[in-house]
Amino acid sequence: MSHSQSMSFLIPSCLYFTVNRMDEKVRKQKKHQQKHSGPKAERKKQKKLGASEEEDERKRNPKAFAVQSAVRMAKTFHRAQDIKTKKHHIPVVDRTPLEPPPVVIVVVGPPKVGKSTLIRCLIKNFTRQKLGDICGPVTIVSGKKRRLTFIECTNDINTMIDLAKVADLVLMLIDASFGFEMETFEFLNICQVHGFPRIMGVLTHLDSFKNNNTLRKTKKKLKHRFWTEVYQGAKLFYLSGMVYGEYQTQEVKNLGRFICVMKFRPLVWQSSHPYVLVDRMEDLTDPENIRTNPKCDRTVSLYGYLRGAHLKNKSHIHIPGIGDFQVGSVNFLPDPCPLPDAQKKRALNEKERLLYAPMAGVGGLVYDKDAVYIDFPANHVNQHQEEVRPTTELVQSLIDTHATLDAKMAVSKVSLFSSSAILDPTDVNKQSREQEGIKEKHVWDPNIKRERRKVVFSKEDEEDDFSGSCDSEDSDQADEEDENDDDLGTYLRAECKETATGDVPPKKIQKLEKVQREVITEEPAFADSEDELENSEEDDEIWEAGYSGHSSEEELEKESVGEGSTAEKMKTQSEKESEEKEEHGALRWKDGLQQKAAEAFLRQQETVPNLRKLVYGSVVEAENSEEEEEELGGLFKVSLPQKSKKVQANALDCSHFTPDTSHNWDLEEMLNSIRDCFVTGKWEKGQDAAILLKQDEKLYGDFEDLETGIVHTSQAAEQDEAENDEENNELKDVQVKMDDEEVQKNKRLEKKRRLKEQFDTEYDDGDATYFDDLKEEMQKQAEVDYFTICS
Ligand SMILES: Nc1nc2c(ncn2[C@@H]2O[C@H](COP(=O)(O)OP(=O)(O)OP(=O)(O)O)[C@@H](O)[C@H]2O)c(=O)[nH]1
Repeated sequence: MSHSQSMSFLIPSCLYFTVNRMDEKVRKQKKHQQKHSGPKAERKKQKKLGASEEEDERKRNPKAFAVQSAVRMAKTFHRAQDIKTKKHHIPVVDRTPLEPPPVVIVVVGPPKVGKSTLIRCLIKNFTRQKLGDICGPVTIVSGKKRRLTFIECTNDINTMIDLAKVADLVLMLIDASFGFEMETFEFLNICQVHGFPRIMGVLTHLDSFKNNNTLRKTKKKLKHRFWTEVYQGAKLFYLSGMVYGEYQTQEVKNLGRFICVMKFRPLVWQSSHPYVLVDRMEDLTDPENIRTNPKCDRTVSLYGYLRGAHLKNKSHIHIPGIGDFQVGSVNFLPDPCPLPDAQKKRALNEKERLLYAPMAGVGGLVYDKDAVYIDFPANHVNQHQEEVRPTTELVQSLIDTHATLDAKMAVSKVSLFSSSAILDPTDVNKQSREQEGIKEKHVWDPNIKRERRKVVFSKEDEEDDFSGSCDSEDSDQADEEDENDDDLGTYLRAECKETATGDVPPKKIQKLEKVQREVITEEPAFADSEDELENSEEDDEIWEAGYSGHSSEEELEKESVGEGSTAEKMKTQSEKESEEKEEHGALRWKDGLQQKAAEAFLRQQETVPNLRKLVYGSVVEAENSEEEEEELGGLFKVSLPQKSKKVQANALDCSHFTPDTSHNWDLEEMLNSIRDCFVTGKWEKGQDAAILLKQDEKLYGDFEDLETGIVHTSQAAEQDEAENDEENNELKDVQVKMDDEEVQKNKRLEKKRRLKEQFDTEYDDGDATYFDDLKEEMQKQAEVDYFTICS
């Protein structure tokens, strides 16, 4: 009481305020006089009556609301329809229980991109706890109704395949300083098999950009590429840098918030299969059995949340990487990471921010049905046991072998002929990817001492990107690096430099040799566009300058040869060239360049769609009876399709319609012949066209124009009528006709009205009828199901 009193003394202004308010209440201000006439009053009246303002404006100024441009109108309409239809989707039955299992978030990305760092930061953001090692799935409570399970996807194709099946959300990490790597695309391809989960891109290493302009451009470039690969408008997050080994708190918070409120669409594969993401595993086999027989059958208990459908007892399951097994028994366990009890508070309190990561050794104590496990950190146990190494050299070498035979086979390369290119297993994959417009480029990263598989997109994109990065005048070193990455020629040069300095590991030199060999053996295939051709020429020049030490004098010589027209000159020049080739063995690839180019062109002609065939309908192939078939060693036949098929180029162009000019349609003969086809002429016995036509007229000659209401009668009927009418009273007839017309008109109107009604019910109201019907049906089914389960 005393406290409140002192308050009133301390703040007299408050008292003043109350007094003023009192005054206001006493002296009521005079109101504005309301208008009862004039345009304003009328407008208000109309508003009260309910006439919409929009309609009114449309009436007042019809020109402003008229269609200005039909094209723009059509565009706007199409756009609106597109947006509308995009929202439509076939409703899927959501079978998630009332308390859903944690959302599986898979963090994917190439090595050292920051996957573990991101998971650690997100866990810290949600639970305020620090997790050292990210090992296995980590489950956390992120909100009142949502739990999240984070799992890191290692850079292994099997892990990617397994996780793509169970992922609800994929956080796709991309090293922005390097660009897209093959791992990202591999994962995206895998995802397509079982249905695309939600995918969110996260750009890391953005702090390595010194220039804001380059940063902005790179972000834009990566975003658009990401959109192309995933879908237009796919979410992309930017992690702009690190503070004390962690991403910036606000950015992580935003990302976490986004994950918390995200809606997931149930995938068909996931909702039709029961699956468990195992987060804990115990081997229950008797240790004695294992000691006596290390290969004995084991009893293992696996723990995890069941997702998808129901799992039956004794059902068969598949454990990825191990095989198919039968379940011994399935038990319900208390939730190790339960959702908080329903409370009115919005935020979670500290106790509710649970973290469950048994594989990462969180918690220390683990309670089981029949046991309690105490987790000791590794440094608690003194390992006195020293490794006893076998003394035999053979056994030691066997132990030291780290790579398996499969891995070694994968690295091995094969060359069929001495002069042919070396094949390695990745070539097959590469070819298929190259067809998709994605190429792989191995780049040695000296910072992390690792070879990275950079994705190089189709030429057009690259050129765009390249020109884009060139635009900035104030580009810094990072910018230059980017450009270098993009340009293959510069890349080769850069590699050359690196070899000179000897900064590259021996494997790199091998690769360089491979590139050289490829350049030597590769036939100069005709490029699709001129630009490509130019580029390949440029590359050749670069190659010449870089490797064979091709001087400018030689180039000059080449030019002079081009000018000289005599055959002798050519001959001597070719001799010279051959000498040079002997000197520089590497120049052998120039041998018969024109011939090779012609061959490559013909070869390519066969692969690309035959334009001639498209234009002329069919390609006439000259039969070459004297087909020469070269034989290699009496076993193989060299098939040279360009030799056997000679395409006749002077065929008739069927894409044009050439009117038949051989007939003169104005001649009476021609007209009669046409008439014979339809009106006159005797086609068959007893089928005179003229008689048939008359019969037709009698049968179908009468018709009624619904629009105008005029009844057309057949000529024959009309003639008959005319004969009869002459005898009858004309006036009477007219009267009857008028009455008839009236009746007909009414009938027509009624018919029209009914048709319009039918149309309206079908189209006007039924904007999303099918969609709504489906939804309604599913809702009903869900209710019925729920009722049956409850009862
Ligand atoms: N400068 C910078 N460094 C980063 C960024 N993100 C991650 N790093 C660093 O990159 C290194 C690798 O980070 P990790 O989180 O271990 O990467 P990872 O993808 O889990 O690596 P692996 O599990 O080995 O594949 C760490 O030293 C991080 O500090 C970033 O945005 N900027």
